[in-house]
Order: sequence, then structure tokens, then C-alpha cells
Amino acid sequence: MSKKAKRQERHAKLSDPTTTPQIDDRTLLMLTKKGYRLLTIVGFGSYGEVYKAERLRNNEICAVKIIDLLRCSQKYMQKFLPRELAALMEIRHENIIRVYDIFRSNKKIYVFMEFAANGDLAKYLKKHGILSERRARIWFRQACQALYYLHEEMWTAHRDIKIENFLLNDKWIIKLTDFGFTTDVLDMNDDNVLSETFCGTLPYYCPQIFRRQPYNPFKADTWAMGVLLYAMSHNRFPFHHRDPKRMMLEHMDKSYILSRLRDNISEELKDLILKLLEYDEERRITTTDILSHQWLLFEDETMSEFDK
Ligand SMILES: Nc1ncnc2c1ncn2[C@@H]1O[C@H](COP(=O)(O)OP(=O)(O)OP(=O)(O)O)[C@@H](O)[C@H]1O
Repeated sequence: MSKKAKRQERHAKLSDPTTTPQIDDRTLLMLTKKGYRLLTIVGFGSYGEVYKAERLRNNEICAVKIIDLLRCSQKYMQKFLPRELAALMEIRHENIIRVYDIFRSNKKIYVFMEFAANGDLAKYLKKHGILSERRARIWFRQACQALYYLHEEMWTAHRDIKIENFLLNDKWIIKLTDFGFTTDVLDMNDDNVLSETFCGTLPYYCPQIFRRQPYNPFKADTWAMGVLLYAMSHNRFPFHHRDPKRMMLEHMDKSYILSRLRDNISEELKDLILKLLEYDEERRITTTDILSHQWLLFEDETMSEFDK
């Protein structure tokens, strides 16, 4: 069966309301011993499934991602060394999915984390289409606060910023997740900043990653935030990523991105998108400057004013 067919089959299972956790008895027993009960499958990733679960001690709802190590490459498995896993639990921010506990057993990794009841931003966008500027601003500001914390306080780049990695909790607050590719920049290589590790997701690749040049991973995250903001306000990707030659030319041409902006968005929003999708990484806006950009300061909005 092809990869695509397998994915379709898994997704069909997911949309079936009668779906219950398809998991072996040994794993279920082990989860019970650890004090958790699986409830339903909430999604499928490349290396395993995510379940809604209940912590039996206090009936608290959480999510558990079960990563099948047999499906991971050797390189990806490096991420599951004790030091890497411990680092995940140190990350604490209102807009980042909190990781409560991680353990390894039977060639599987179990990551217990905060549950996001309203799914991911990609699904929201698919259902509701283009976000209003007001809604986009609230969520984009929260996303930037998460990134600011990672960049400026944890000195870490996320490296896989994409719309699917922003989840929404029961209060409709944005939560950044999936640190599968997160790398401690200081540990990376010679000059401590430039990276040669190629990771991320194609439509979000900055020009430097796309051209396989050394790049600044913080600025690569910033570019990806530009693609995210464009997607939130246009419900499509800014560049034609299925045609690499075309995408490369589009990256370099400022008039191209200008021509792809909707007429009826504010000048401030256009300006921020252009500053994020700046070809030259030296000139690309920093995480600190995004938060003080005119568009994000536009008005003081609170979640109580926000009509879901
Ligand atoms: N903490 C969570 N709460 C609720 N739903 C979650 C949570 N984490 C992930 N999900 C959902 O589970 C699904 C799979 O998540 P996962 O992170 O494994 O997928 P992915 O990002 O597509 O995987 P990968 O990047 O490994 O290919 C997604 O649809 C996501 O919305």
C-alpha cells in the first residue's frame, strides 16, 4: 500500500466516531500502571499517534503522543536521548504546549502533554477560511510570544514552524508544539549560529535553506512565521513550493510577493508580511521587533472580546 493510501486509511479511521485506541494490551497495561487511561485517538503523525488520555489520579485530561521508534530514522532517534527529552520538560510558556512527562518502553516513547481541545490552526483555517485581521492578530501575537520565549529566553530555534504546529486549547489560546526538530543553537556547530542542518517543511523553507546555504536558524523561524501569517490572512501559501525553480525566483523577487497580497488587508499587515518574508536574512525582522510592529500593537484586544 502506498504511503498516501496508508495516510488516507488512517484519516478515515480518525473521522469515524466509533474509533477507539488501536493499541496492544502490553502498552495499555503499561499505561495503566503509569496511571493513565487512553480515551480516543486525536491524530496521526509521521512517527506515531496522539491520543486524548486521562490521568487516573485526578481525572485530568491530557494528550499522549506515542512515538514508534521502529518508524524513526537513526538521526531522528538522537532527539530521544535523555538530555534532549529532559530539555522539553523545562520549556514553560503560556503559548507552548507543556510537556508533563516522558518515558520510554518497548521501543516506544510516550510524551504526556497538555491537551489542546480545539485541534490545530490548519484544521481551523480549512473549516473557516481566511481569518479576519483581528483574529489573525490575536493568534499571531500569541504565536510570536511563544517564539520570542524560545529565541530570547531559551536560546533555541524551533525549526519546524508551520500552521499544523499551532494548536488551540479549550479557551482558544494558541499553543506551539512539536519540538521534533528543535535544536539548541549553542550546541550546534563552529560559529554557534549558522546552521547546516536541513529540516523543516518545504513551503516554510527560507531561501537559504532552500538553496542549501548555511543559515541563521532564528531567522529561518522568522521567515516561516511570515509564511504562517500569509497563510492565516490568505488561506494559501505565498510561494509555489511544488515547482522548486519557480519558488527560488519568487523568493528573490519582492514585486512577486507584493502581487500576491490581497488588496483588502491593512497596510500594516502588508508591511509585516514583507518584513518577515525578506530574502536577506540580515535585514529580515527579528523576533523582538515583530512584537513591537505597528500591526501587532494596533489595538488592545482581549480574549473576552473575541467572538469564536
Ligand atoms: N497536545 C495535543 N492536543 C491535542 N491534539 C494534538 C496534540 N498534539 C498533537 N495533536 C494532534 O495530533 C495530530 C498528530 O500530531 P503530531 O504532532 O504527531 O503530527 P504531525 O505534526 O503531523 O507529525 P510530524 O510532524 O511528526 O509528521 C495532529 O493532528 C495534531 O493536531
